[in-house]
Amino acid sequence: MAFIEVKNLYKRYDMGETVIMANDNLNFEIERGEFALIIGPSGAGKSTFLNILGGMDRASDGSILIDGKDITKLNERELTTYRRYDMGFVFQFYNLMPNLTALENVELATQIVKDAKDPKKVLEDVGLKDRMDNFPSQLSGGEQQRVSIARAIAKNPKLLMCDEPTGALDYKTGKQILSLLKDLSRSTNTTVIVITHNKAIAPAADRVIEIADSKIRNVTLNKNPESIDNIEW
Ligand SMILES: Nc1ncnc2c1ncn2[C@@H]1O[C@H](COP(=O)(O)OP(=O)(O)OP(=O)(O)O)[C@@H](O)[C@H]1O
Repeated sequence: MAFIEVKNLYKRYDMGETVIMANDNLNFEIERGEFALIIGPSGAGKSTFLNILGGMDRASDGSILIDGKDITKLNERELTTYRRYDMGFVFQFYNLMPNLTALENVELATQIVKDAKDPKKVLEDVGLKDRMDNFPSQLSGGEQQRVSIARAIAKNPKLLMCDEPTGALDYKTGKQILSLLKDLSRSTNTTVIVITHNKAIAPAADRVIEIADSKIRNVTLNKNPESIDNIEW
């Protein structure tokens, strides 16, 4: 059994007269520790899927097994626990607390879980050893994204979900952040899922899931993924 199994997953938005089918019978798997991409154009249904996988929204039909547990069957309380302990989130716009330092932002996240990692060690791991006491406004975009990755990873999540994590960053910084995410998946065996428009990154991933018009168009496995450093776009 794969670590993540998406089976016959549907999400419909009932808009009165019309129904919008945002996820239309998705079926795919992701193995533990993979660096996986979900790629597709705007409106394809990527965020809809991520919201369901992340426990922020509910499927209309179908199931998502994570480590054998069907998260579509969880009640509200169980979903809160799932979001808190099992999930790490990284978004395009970092969402850091502006009045807390980098270290305090990470510490805050670790306070709500049981088996958290040492916030200082995690900040060191993402290359911010010397910036822990800075506030977000004193950090570059790339550094702020590193803090948000540290904050997500410090919770020791089963799964790290990243929605357009390089969307607000320049080319070089975006590459560094993607390399960091891929390295983390390797060094911690955390499953990392990145949602992106950027098809050029595909050769660097272990698995590429292409979505278009609410459906899965293609799933590709790369046995020997490229280093992100070797990819140009
Ligand atoms: N809460 C909602 N109510 C109604 N329709 C929605 C809702 N959320 C998303 N949709 C619709 O579902 C479809 C898929 O949207 P979604 O945001 O998942 O796409 P996406 O691939 O993430 O796009 P983008 O890359 O632009 O974020 C779109 O047609 C969108 O308008």
